[in-house]
Amino acid sequence: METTEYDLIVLGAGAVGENAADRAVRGGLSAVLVEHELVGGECSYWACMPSKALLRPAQALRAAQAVAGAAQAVTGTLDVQAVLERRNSFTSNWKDDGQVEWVEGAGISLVRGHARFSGPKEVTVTDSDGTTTLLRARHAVVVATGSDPVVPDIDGLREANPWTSREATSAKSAPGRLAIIGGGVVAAEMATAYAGFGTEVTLISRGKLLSQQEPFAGEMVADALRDLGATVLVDTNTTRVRRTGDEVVVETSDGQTVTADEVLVATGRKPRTEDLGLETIGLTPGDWLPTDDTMRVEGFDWLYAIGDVTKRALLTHQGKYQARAAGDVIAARATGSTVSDQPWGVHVATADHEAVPQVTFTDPEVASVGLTDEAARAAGYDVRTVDYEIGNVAGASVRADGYTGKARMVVDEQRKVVLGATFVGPEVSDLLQAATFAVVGQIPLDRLWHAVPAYPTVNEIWLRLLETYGRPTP
Ligand SMILES: Cc1cc2nc3c(=O)[nH]c(=O)nc-3n(C[C@H](O)[C@H](O)[C@H](O)COP(=O)(O)OP(=O)(O)OC[C@H]3O[C@@H](n4cnc5c(N)ncnc54)[C@H](O)[C@@H]3O)c2cc1C
Ligand SMILES: NC(=O)c1ccc[n+]([C@@H]2O[C@H](COP(=O)([O-])OP(=O)(O)OC[C@H]3O[C@@H](n4cnc5c(N)ncnc54)[C@H](O)[C@@H]3O)[C@@H](O)[C@H]2O)c1
Repeated sequence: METTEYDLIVLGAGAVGENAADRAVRGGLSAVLVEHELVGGECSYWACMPSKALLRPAQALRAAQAVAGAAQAVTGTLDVQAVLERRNSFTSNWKDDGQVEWVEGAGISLVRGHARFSGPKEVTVTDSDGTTTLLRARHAVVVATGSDPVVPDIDGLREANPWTSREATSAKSAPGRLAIIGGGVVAAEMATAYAGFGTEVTLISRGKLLSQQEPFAGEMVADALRDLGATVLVDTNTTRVRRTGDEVVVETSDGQTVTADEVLVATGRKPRTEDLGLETIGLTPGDWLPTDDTMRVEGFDWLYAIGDVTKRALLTHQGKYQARAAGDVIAARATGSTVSDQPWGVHVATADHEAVPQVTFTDPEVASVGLTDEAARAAGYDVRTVDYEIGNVAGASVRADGYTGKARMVVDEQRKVVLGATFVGPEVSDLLQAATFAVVGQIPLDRLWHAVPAYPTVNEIWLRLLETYGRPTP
């Protein structure tokens, strides 16, 4: 068995692992990435990129149809095959040559194969023909192995050969009928995408839709899905699933029977730590890997975890943020440089706690950052919340005829700063970074009055929210 030593070993070459290795190399360390599938990970091939590529064409079509004058020019329907082909180009046809080239250019070593710990700072990699390589880390090992979809214990579901997010994002054609179990982000986005293709979609959610968001977000997305022709069942459990030949039959707790060609299960994620040799370093296979804010796994001085596997925030941008902190702090600790681990320091992922931005690319989009009204109250803040109809802003009425949307700002009454903001409406995603600045920067509301939104843009929603809250007194 070949043995090789590096300063840093990173398990998993998803976007998150790649970023940690890159930062460490820039900090003067040697780093190796271990990958058993495609370099680039879930986001590039079966998650963010293909899902957004599936959603964008119908969104663009609906946007044009919502503007009189332009609407007259777009009289056709979506070319689903062209949408799927465009999606293929975003995934590089599920080939990772481009990403491998980037890794090599960044001075990072790559070992292909399945990684398992065989002891502290020691990883054994088994490649597809069974050859093993022993890797030793001089300073640190980072686990960035991501997450897998959960298939819940519903009678007959596993035997029905369900789609997960992988099949939904890589499908070669759109089924005529699609049943979706789940009411989170994947369920809502895929329901929107497939309804746009003309698929007969039935979404079955055991609770409300998008329950981690402000309640109006899920309600507006459910209404919009119904307008697109989908059936949305909320507060409905799935009790039984059966596949007979080409058809799948889904039974619900209220006695309904949904017959479809495929069933997509979108009920959350589990950590990819089952077959990682965690038992050799005193951890339990199958567990999430919680960390401190420098991304060090609790109880270790050499083991770090980043991305989905930590359960901190299952989002690519947040994982990459953790990766920048981890790669830099590993290099700093290895070289004896200054460590900046106070809240909001260079080497910590402070924003994970109360300042995470997210866009759900449904139509309307849901863009949010920070705490919801309910989460802020639960965290003990003295909260005041203000709402405003985005359609009343001049920029929105120019953007689309009959624009409707809703914005909410959650304010900490003690410090008079924004704790959270949510925007629901067509194309609201680009409003989000300003909200993220306000939350992360803890900008006092008095000062936000001086951040004048350009007229007539949808950003004027900020002025309306401030006016609804009330003008400061001298
Ligand atoms: C349908 C869908 C859409 C999404 N859309 C968005 C979005 O729009 N925006 C957003 O921010 N987030 C989105 N997400 C979430 C995002 O995909 C994840 O947060 C992100 O991919 C996590 O990155 P990661 O690097 O932690 O894990 P991954 O991307 O899963 O990378 C982990 C890598 O580790 C490898 N690996 C695992 N175990 C081993 C092992 N033992 N040995 C060797 N290699 C191993 C895997 O093959 C993989 O390449 C979406 C998720 C889904 C399911
Ligand atoms: N645009 C984006 O940023 C984006 C898009 C897709 C996914 N993601 C990320 O990927 C992660 C996974 O998404 P997801 O939608 O799978 O998870 P989720 O946690 O968002 O939603 C899971 C849903 O499944 C339901 N559920 C859980 N167990 C169930 C059971 N046994 N039976 C029936 N329903 C059950 C929950 O009530 C919830 O509605 C999310 O954390 C999300 O952040 C992000």
